[in-house]
Amino acid sequence: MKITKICCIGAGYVGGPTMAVIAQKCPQIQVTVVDLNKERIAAWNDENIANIPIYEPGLDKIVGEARGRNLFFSTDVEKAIDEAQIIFISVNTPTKTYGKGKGMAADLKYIELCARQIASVAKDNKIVVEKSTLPVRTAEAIKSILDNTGNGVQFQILSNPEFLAEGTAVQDLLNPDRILIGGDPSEEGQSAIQALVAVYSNWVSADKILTTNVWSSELSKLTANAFLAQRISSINAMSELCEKTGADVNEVAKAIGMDSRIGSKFLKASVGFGGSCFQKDILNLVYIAKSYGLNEVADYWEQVIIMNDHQKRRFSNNIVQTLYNTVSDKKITFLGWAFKKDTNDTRESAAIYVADDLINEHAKVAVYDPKVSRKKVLADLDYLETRAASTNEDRIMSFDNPYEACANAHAVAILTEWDEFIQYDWQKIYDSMQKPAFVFDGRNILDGAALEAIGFVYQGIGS
Ligand SMILES: NC(=O)C1=CN([C@@H]2O[C@H](COP(=O)(O)OP(=O)(O)OC[C@H]3O[C@@H](n4cnc5c(N)ncnc54)[C@H](O)[C@@H]3O)[C@@H](O)[C@H]2O)C=CC1
Ligand SMILES: O=C(O)[C@H]1O[C@H](OP(=O)(O)OP(=O)(O)OC[C@H]2O[C@@H](n3ccc(=O)[nH]c3=O)[C@H](O)[C@@H]2O)[C@H](O)[C@@H](O)[C@@H]1O
Repeated sequence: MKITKICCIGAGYVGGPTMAVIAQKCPQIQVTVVDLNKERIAAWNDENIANIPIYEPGLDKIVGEARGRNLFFSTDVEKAIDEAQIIFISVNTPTKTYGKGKGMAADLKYIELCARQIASVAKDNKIVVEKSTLPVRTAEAIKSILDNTGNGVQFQILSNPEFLAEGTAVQDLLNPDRILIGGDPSEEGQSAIQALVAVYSNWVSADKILTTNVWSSELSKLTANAFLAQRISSINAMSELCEKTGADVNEVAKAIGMDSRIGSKFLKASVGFGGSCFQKDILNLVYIAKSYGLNEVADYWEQVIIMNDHQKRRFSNNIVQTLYNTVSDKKITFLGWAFKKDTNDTRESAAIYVADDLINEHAKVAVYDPKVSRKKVLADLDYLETRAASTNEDRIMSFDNPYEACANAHAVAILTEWDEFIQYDWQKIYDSMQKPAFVFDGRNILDGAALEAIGFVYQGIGS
């Protein structure tokens, strides 16, 4: 099958960048990204490319090149579905907040809505691609909805999970470690796989395109995220032991990372991992394991989340304890709110939970993040429903200038590893702060010895 038109439902952190790269690399294919969210689509279409809704290094250039040529953003979901031969589903799959599986299982209502919409619109055969991260065997449910339309249209369901990380999305998409495509073993299934392989082959070499059965593909995505998050919880667990024993977690990470079987990546101790996916996907995995009665498997993976929650709480407790057991009405400055550098995404950011704890202790939290607005910070805190929105409004101070954010603070806490924090004039910051001036480096990015020489009391993670 020659592919000339692709549609993607969901213009978010995955749908937007992924389709932009497909459009850039496949000028012969028309790519339309649709979303119900009118504001988001309007932002993708904004004449000023700086206003596209997702900040990712290099993304503006790619969107600028392809948009209007063979990349389109639209709210006309039906038209795009009707015209496309391949339909990617890239909608959100958050943790359920109600009913059975509340707080654990993935909420698949948006996925089901997409399937029903495709079923009602499609007049010819389609390849439907699961791009969202889904519980293993979701393809079965999608297929059942699609096959019960009774209008004779044939659907092939493929699983093609996305492995990009935010902040490096463009690089990850241009040079992926692998592309994973799961499909049905039947002849039709295999030919659908080959149609999608042909799309990626425009820029990804054949040895990096892996094809499997659908269930392996679905489960590989959850497994990859669980393994990645597990490494962070493992090193964070060691960071606490380092603090008690005089070992230094950076040295330990380097020493173990030189073992080629362990590898050096993803071993940075931190205030805890955030982001929209690690926690959600592990909870989902735990739920699936429990639903098969595999309680030991479930408990094993749940520990990754328990450790991460502990690490965030440990960080806020340590601030309170170090500041003479009270932060009441003290200004504590957060440098960074995003869940990692080079993104404006704050979902599940450790900063939210640390701020929540400190506000419980009546601290005044001053926030500076180069890409996150006050509105977002307040929305993140309000979402926790710990207290009235007006109290959050009262307790959070926001700044556009880091030096103003730090002035008169009792402590500065690094919550995100933005490069610019390293370059600041720390002497100037020290001079403007209350004394003793504390720095709690939740990302181990600053030069502790240099800060101590200035006069700061410096505490990193795991040393
Ligand atoms: N954010 C990330 O870095 C990664 C996310 N994923 C997975 O990709 C999926 C999407 O994640 P994000 O892009 O971060 O989510 P997102 O929340 O940024 O975007 C999802 C979009 O889908 C739209 N949508 C929902 N239902 C719709 C419908 N019926 N019709 C049209 N539009 C609809 C929403 O309005 C939203 O704009 C999730 O399953 C996630 O686990 C996978 C890899 C990386
Ligand atoms: O499914 C997803 O959503 C994606 O989840 C992660 O990507 P992402 O969450 O965007 O970013 P990461 O670089 O993995 O960082 C996640 C969190 O872990 C933290 N982290 C990361 C690495 C490390 O060594 N230490 C550490 O604390 C980061 O600061 C961040 O808060 C995975 O890396 C992607 O492969 C996956 O596609």
